[in-house]
Amino acid sequence: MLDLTYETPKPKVIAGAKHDWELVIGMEVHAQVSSNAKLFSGASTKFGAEPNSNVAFVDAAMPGMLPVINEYCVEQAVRTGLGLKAEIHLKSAFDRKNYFYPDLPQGYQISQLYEPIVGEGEVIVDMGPGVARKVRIERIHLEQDAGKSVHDMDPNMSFVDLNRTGVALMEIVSRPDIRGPEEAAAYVTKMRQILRYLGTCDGNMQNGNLRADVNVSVCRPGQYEKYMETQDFSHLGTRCEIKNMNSMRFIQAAIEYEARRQIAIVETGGSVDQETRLYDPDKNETRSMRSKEEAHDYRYFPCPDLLPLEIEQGWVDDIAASLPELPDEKKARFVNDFGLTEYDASVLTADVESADYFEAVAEGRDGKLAANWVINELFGRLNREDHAITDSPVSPAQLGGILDLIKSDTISGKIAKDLFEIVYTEGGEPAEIVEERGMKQVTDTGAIEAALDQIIADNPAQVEKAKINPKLAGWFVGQVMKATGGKANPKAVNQLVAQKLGD
Ligand SMILES: Nc1ncnc2c1ncn2[C@@H]1O[C@H](COP(=O)(O)OP(=O)(O)OP(=O)(O)O)[C@@H](O)[C@H]1O
Ligand SMILES: [Mg+2]
Ligand SMILES: [Mg+2]
Repeated sequence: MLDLTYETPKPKVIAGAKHDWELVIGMEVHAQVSSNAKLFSGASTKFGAEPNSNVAFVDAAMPGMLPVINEYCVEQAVRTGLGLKAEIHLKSAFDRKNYFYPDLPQGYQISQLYEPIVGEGEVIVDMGPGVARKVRIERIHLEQDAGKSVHDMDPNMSFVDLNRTGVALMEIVSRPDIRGPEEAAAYVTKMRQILRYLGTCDGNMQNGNLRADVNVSVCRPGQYEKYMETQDFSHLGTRCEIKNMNSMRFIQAAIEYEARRQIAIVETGGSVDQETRLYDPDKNETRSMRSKEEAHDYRYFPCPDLLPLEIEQGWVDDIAASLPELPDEKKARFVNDFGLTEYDASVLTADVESADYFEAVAEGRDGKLAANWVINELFGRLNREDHAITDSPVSPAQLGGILDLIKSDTISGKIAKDLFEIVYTEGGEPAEIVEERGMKQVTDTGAIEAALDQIIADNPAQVEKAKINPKLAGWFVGQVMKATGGKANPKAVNQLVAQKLGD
């Protein structure tokens, strides 16, 4: 496999009133595990069900109910760890994180603070062709999701929906290696892409299946390098955590706002309080959610209801052997095997479905031509109607058929676009359509010559100009194409024009 080499992007610098400042960002991504049942019960995880219909006794914290670990959720966490090139811990353990909230019937969340199932890994965050940053992953732990409070049904009442209570989440914690708002969004994009390739989280941000807590601090240039050398956090500024972000656009806006807020505080002699904040998209600002005084004391302790989780290396190896090809590898292979630019390869590997479609078209054909058609013609056309690649009315075989007709010089590039539109809207076999509707390219030089002679005869002034300035030959080529309804073979036309004007 070809490893793509890349340059590290520059950190975002914000000019304050007094100094320049750099941003330092660490993310906690909460990814809902794709599984049919919850982490510790057999209740369904299906989204959009009747409120409180997917609730087992243990989810509702009925007395005497005991949690039973869902092996598939563990497998999904291991798969995710392997996909992030992380260390898998054969022994991990569950802890209770205690807090009081109406949507948390147990009064605690079962999580993994001290011994998470997955340790250190990494993610390559792409910032454009040839530019990427390696972001270190600190850990992934498994935990339960909480329920949902519903406040907007009645002005005088609050309701609780426990359907989400106990659904498995993976909390994926990064090191503070992200250096700007765009990088933060690119990090979430890449994480989402990897999870979707792995099939461990559907990445649906609208439904809240993927959300991020964004930790932001600011420091003077040079400080981050000192932190990286020593891993000593005292070189960095104090972080604030912006909770529950589920939009790429808002993540960027919130970081931007938060960094400027912190800079204003430190430049006027104040100090940043480490606190949890919420972003308000209507006002584009972050506001304190919990101050230090109300800081949570979660009173973590090992969950007495669950034995430590022990898994076997052989099982981990089996999961590793079944991992799909991941985005970085696929992209490198597309560049390598099909001769694509890194940009085109990135576009085509954004999701597995697009990559599979492209491969089916490109197999045994000109890869660059296939990429060009899939990206510009097909994606362009699908986007216009907001269709997904999986709903494409043109199958890979049909698009491949069009490309074969171009390659064999049966049709011109211009006619190929008309043909594509016909296949897209009416369906059908490309070669048959070309035959039936007389779309074949005119390669008969006699016919082309006749058309060209006529044009030359009609435009003597233009001929004189073209003899002095050979660039004007293109005008004649265009006229011949027009006269032949776009069906003349451009190669033949170019040759004839050059010949005649050279005379
Ligand atoms: N100075 C800093 N600037 C920016 N990010 C930081 C800084 N220090 C730590 N972080 C990031 O903050 C995050 C801390 O997450 P972690 O889950 O370890 O703890 P937490 O936020 O205190 O706990 P909780 O899970 O209860 O929210 C990590 O992503 C880490 O990289
Ligand atoms: Mg955390
Ligand atoms: Mg946190």
